[in-house]
Amino acid sequence: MAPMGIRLSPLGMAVFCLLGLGVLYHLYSGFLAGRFAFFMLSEPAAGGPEAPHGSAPGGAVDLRELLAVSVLAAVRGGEEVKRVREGNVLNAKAKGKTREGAEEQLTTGDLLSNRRMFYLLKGAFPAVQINSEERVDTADQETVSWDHSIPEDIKQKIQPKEVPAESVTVWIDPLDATQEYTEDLRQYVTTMVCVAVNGKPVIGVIHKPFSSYTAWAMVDGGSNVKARSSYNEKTPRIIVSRSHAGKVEQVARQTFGNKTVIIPAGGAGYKVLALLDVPEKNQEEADVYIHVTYIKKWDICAGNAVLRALGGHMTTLTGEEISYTGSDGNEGGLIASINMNHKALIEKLPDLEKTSHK
Ligand SMILES: Nc1ncnc2c1ncn2[C@@H]1O[C@H](COP(=O)(O)O)[C@@H](OP(=O)(O)O)[C@H]1O
Ligand SMILES: [Mg+2]
Repeated sequence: MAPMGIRLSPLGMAVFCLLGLGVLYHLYSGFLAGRFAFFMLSEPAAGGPEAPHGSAPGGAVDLRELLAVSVLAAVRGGEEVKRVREGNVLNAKAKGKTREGAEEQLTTGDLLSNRRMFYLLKGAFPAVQINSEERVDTADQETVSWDHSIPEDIKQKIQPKEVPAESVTVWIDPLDATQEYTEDLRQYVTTMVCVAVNGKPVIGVIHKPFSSYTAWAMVDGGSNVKARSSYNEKTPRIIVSRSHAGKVEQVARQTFGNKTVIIPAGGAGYKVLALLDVPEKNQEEADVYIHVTYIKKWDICAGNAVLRALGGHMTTLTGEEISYTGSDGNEGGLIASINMNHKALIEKLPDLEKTSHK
């Protein structure tokens, strides 16, 4: 008998207790799961257990893991690019025109590489924003999983570093220099992945599928590529677009004189590699890269990150940093250099209103 004459039935007590436990479980399970996930994601790495891959929604991502997956994606996408070219099944068609009226080509190589790169990155980092040059057909998904391994050179050079998932934007170029790919100028072709954090390019991967060379770099982290030991600042060799040149030759000559050597080449990735110390026989060398027409962020983000990681610069022609969030276009042209006085280069450029794409 309970006090005050209230009789408690044992069955009622049991039901009441079970209900109470249910409410408590509901309240705490989400909270505990959240704490557990955060604890796992922020596990320190040096010497300790490896943090799990990927990201919890609104959680953290490890940039070292993102670098490892970016390298893998560029390589795996590159396999498709190479396979399609070697099988001669490009199926090239025009996907539109640039503002200047140049035809933009699309091939099976672009599409298959894009599918592979996108799903690999999306599978490993579902919470991260991924912007890719080609449209992803959701009816044609591919399951490409990451085995969680981090290559030895990345492990040795890069420390884990966590950032909030929502601060990250990944840019994929599944086939840079598509025009040259259709002309079978294989040396210009690259696949690229870039990771921007709060709009700043932080990780860059540029992969050459036909020679299996990969350059990667992380700002404030490390790289597997370096700058050359010297550059010609007085009469620099200028590397420019061969298929979207606009008035770039005029700009280069006006800036550096008529004797300046101008190297027309395909691919934004290739042109950034031309500024670096790259052990490739089919790679030309240049001192400055200039582009004056409109260009998309997936074309330039990886190169921008690599240059920034190595102490170089890629800016608009008026010297502004390019932000890799939001819209996918860059309006202000670009100038890229390393181990040079970048500001002095910009000051030398002629009035852009008269010579640029406008
Ligand atoms: N005016 C423009 N409009 C749109 N894309 C441009 C462009 N100029 C260059 N690009 C793109 O930038 C990349 C490098 O160009 P280029 O080889 O002329 O230097 C190419 O990317 P894709 O091959 O990935 O399409 C090219 O299509
Ligand atoms: Mg491109």
